[in-house]
Amino acid sequence: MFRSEYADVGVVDEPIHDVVLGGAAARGDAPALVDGVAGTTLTYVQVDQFHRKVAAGLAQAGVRKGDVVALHSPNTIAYPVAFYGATRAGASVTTVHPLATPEEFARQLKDSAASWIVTVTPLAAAARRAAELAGGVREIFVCDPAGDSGHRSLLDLLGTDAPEPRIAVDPADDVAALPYSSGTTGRPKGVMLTHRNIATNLAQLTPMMPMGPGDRILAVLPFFHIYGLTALMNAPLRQGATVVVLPRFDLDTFLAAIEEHRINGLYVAPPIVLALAKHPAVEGYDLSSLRYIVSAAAPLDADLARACSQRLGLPPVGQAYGMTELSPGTHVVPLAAMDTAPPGTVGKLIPNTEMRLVSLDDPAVDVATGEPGEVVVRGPQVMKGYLGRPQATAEMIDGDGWLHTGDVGTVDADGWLFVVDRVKELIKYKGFQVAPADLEALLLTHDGIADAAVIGVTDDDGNEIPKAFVVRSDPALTEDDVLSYVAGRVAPYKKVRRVAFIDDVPRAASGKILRRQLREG
Ligand SMILES: CC(C)(COP(=O)(O)OP(=O)(O)OC[C@H]1O[C@@H](n2cnc3c(N)ncnc32)[C@H](O)[C@@H]1OP(=O)(O)O)[C@@H](O)C(=O)NCCC(=O)NCCSC(=O)/C=C/c1ccc(O)cc1
Repeated sequence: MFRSEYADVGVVDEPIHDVVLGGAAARGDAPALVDGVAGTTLTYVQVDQFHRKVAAGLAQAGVRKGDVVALHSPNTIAYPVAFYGATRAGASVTTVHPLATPEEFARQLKDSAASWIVTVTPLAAAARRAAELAGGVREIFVCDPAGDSGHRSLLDLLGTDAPEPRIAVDPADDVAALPYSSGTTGRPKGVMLTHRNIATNLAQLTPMMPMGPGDRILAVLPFFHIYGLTALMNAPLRQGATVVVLPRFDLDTFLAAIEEHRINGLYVAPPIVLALAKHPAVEGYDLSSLRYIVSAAAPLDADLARACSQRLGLPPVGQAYGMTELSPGTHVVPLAAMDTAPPGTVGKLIPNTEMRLVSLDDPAVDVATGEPGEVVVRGPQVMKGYLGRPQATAEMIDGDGWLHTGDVGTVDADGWLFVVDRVKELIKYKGFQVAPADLEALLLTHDGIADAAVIGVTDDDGNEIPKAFVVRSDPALTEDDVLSYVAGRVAPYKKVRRVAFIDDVPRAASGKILRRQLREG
């Protein structure tokens, strides 16, 4: 068993809005959030006041403790105001991909029993359609100016004279965030992250990756995933840094924002490291403000990481490891050790965290030193469970509280973890989860498809992409037919990008798809 070598930090039993914004009023006019394109700024005192008004307005609208608010928006400077306003009103926030189709969104609304939606006007029609399909949504708000959308804006709530709600939060039990993840197997499930889970993980990560007033962080990864929510929203706002917000990744806009806003810390996923390492556009910008780059969400090739840091004259790109179910972090390369950490490592165990590497054949048996084993972890950041799915929860978190990650790792003599393989079926497209079970279910709705299986394969850029193995019932079915059928029905990151036609999907007697056979093909 491995234990963190760092001193324990206490378990944080406070609501997330107090943990992050408790010091905000005292930071006064210091910039908290800056729109990276328009330049609009929210100061710390504004974020403090605005989220309290939003909480009051939501409470007046009828939001009660335990309600679920679906937050459906790209990154904007209003996103944190909506998030903390909702949690202060006692709600749990389920974060939704802004490009989810109405059907995907409706599934999440229904599963999470969400009764409120906060969206943006360009996405309001999709939100309305999702609400119609799901039922049970009491009101849709937008967080930009309402225009003629027909919805109330959170901006309207800023004028409320309703009292700020005083909700008794039980941080150990009450769910603050409910992001969706497929975990190691099956379709997306609601991950119940309590106030304690998220707040304690922040406290665990802070000593390893300190930031503070004067630091300028670029939020290009989405706030709707736990990586962005923690690294780009909660952590910097809690420590008084400035978050420069971009709604999506466009290389030139991203590079221009680094130059213009003198960004010093970047938290990215591997496709952005690739662009920084290889794209000619990088030469056109002054990136000299950058001090460090952290990458997480998907495996980062060690050579690519080196090419990126050498080109920019920075310390090696430091990786972090975790998953939605872990609030999200268990391992990071500490900022102070970026120069000395071995290439390819995802980091060391953060405080209060334990790990075992167990045999793939028998999870009760720990592997020998230096041998690869499934990474299992235990700590205060382990989720409360999957919403409404005790069995899926029990399959992932055993009776002793160990969470089985589905990743395979090795540890070197100094305690650095290397992730070397994956036993879970999950596909990661650019750091976004694609659940094979989701795509298989969709493919089977096509009249010309008798059976299907989906696995991840690697493209020329090193990205993992979904490939479908399809058994045709209609011999005229083409690859393009399959690609466009799926593309028309899923969010863009979930598209099937390759197709092979086969005679039979290999299955075990239990009916389980033998994915390894397809991979070894
Ligand atoms: C910025 C990325 C890296 C690249 O962006 P992109 O190249 O524009 O592609 P997208 O992935 O956004 O979009 C997919 C497709 O949708 C398209 N798209 C895009 N926006 C549009 C549009 N508005 N209209 C229409 N089409 C569009 C886009 O063009 C693209 O099409 P294609 O060219 O076919 O791939 C993006 O993929 C991204 O944000 N990835 C990261 C996802 C992420 O945050 N994952 C975290 C999961 S949680 C986790 O792992 C935690 C780890 C962790 C561990 C420990 C810690 O301490 C901290 C963290």
